[in-house]
Amino acid sequence: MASVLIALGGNVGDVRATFTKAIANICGMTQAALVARSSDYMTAPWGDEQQEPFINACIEIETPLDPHALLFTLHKIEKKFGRDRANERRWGPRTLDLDIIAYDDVRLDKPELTLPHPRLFERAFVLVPLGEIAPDRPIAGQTPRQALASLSADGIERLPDLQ
Ligand SMILES: Nc1ncnc2c1ncn2[C@@H]1O[C@H](COP(=O)(O)OP(=O)(O)OP(=O)(O)O)[C@@H](O)[C@H]1O
Ligand SMILES: Nc1nc2c(c(=O)[nH]1)N=C(CO)CN2
Repeated sequence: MASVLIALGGNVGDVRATFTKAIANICGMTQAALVARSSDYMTAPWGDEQQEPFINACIEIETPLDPHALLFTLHKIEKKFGRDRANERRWGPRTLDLDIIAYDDVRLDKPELTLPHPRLFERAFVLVPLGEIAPDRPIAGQTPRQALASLSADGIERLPDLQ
């Protein structure tokens, strides 16, 4: 079993409901156990600022799938929840984005799969939820707690738990 951190994001539709269903699909379709789930956060759009705020969260799972099989399955789940890659712009609006942040201590440097995620340390919208569930896990030589110390968390607001 591998310990995997996954970041969830989206800004189209009822994103929090999508997250709940997507996490159930991730566990079912990757034979995974859910180890931890962060709160949901409302976050100012990063990269392309001309769009609605995002909702972001992170989960930790344990899965027997290898990294490529896991990515393939995550893409299927994104599609199932309305993601339309053919008609979207880079860093633009989307129903669901599922990124693999870290897969055990595996390092990969391929365009289709880079591990750990190459833009993790630029993204407070990932590091803040990650800091809730894995503050002291070393990822490429840095922990989320250390990375957050040098990054502004402005525009990131924790949402109350859904009842
Ligand atoms: N660690 C990773 N997790 C998810 N996708 C990855 C990873 N490394 C590389 N990729 C590749 O990145 C491609 C683009 O992913 P995606 O559409 O989620 O990008 P994006 O959300 O627009 O931007 P970013 O890659 O900066 O998050 C995917 O097709 C995937 O193959
Ligand atoms: N705050 C925030 N900004 C983003 C996000 C996201 O999940 N959260 N995802 C994007 C798509 O790559 C682009 N910008």
